[in-house]
Amino acid sequence: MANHLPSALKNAEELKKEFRDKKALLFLDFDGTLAPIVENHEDAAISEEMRDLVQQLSKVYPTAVVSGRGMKDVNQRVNLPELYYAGSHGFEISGPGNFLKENDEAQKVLPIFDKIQPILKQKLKDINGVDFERKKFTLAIHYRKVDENFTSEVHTRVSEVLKDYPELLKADGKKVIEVRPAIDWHKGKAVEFLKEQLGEKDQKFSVYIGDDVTDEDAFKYVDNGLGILVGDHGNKTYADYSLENIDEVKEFFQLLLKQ
Ligand SMILES: O=P(O)(O)OC[C@H]1O[C@H](O[C@H]2O[C@H](CO)[C@@H](O)[C@H](O)[C@H]2O)[C@H](O)[C@@H](O)[C@@H]1O
Repeated sequence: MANHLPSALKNAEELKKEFRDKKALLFLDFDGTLAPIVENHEDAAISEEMRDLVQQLSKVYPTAVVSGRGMKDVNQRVNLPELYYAGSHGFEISGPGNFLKENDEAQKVLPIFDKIQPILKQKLKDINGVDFERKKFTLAIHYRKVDENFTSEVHTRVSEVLKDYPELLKADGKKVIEVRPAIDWHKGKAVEFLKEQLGEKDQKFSVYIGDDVTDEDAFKYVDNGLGILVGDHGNKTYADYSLENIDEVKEFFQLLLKQ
């Protein structure tokens, strides 16, 4: 069990009562929470069963998907137009009725992403298996397919390039380096922002479910709510409960929906 946290499954009845009494808002990460981790980032997919569960849940609890993926990308993969989506780790947010909110400060950094992408590609070109994924406000450098002996070299070379670009910072994820604007904004702040869009005035209790270190920003930052960690990312966690894997996420959703 992840970090010895109590199991959300074993406590599902009490949690369901709390969620209903407090009219919870639901925030869901995508990769590793709704969709299994796979070797190629382009191949990640949510199952029909999971999509259906999320749709049913969203009718009970206002729901947003909060992802490191680009907003359009995660929106298309989940394919539930009635939900809100925060993409690029919260730097871009969309919702029903053409709602769109992009981080103004991060817009200014976009030309720097265009500049560093070819520099990083050149710097890493002799390491087999490195894969770039450009999101609007972040750049992922995937190394899941890189030989383990070379992964620290990938980190070193990216850090060397970023030394000259104080507008950007390097963050870690699951076998991925995320180059992000060096701006005080993250999934936790995106959730606080989304609370205003999703809920009514008195509806602030948030449940955040995620699996990765970047989800810690939401577990740590969000006031009035609770976090559920899926699996174990190996670092300190600020979550309150855990689920072992995506199958348990599904089971937990089924229990939440049971009358
Ligand atoms: O915040 P999330 O929705 O969890 O997104 C985090 C990153 O997920 C994706 O990368 C991860 O999943 C891939 C597919 O399973 C896997 O191949 C990769 O190793 C993982 O890091 C996505 O590609 C990134 O853009 C997201 O930031």
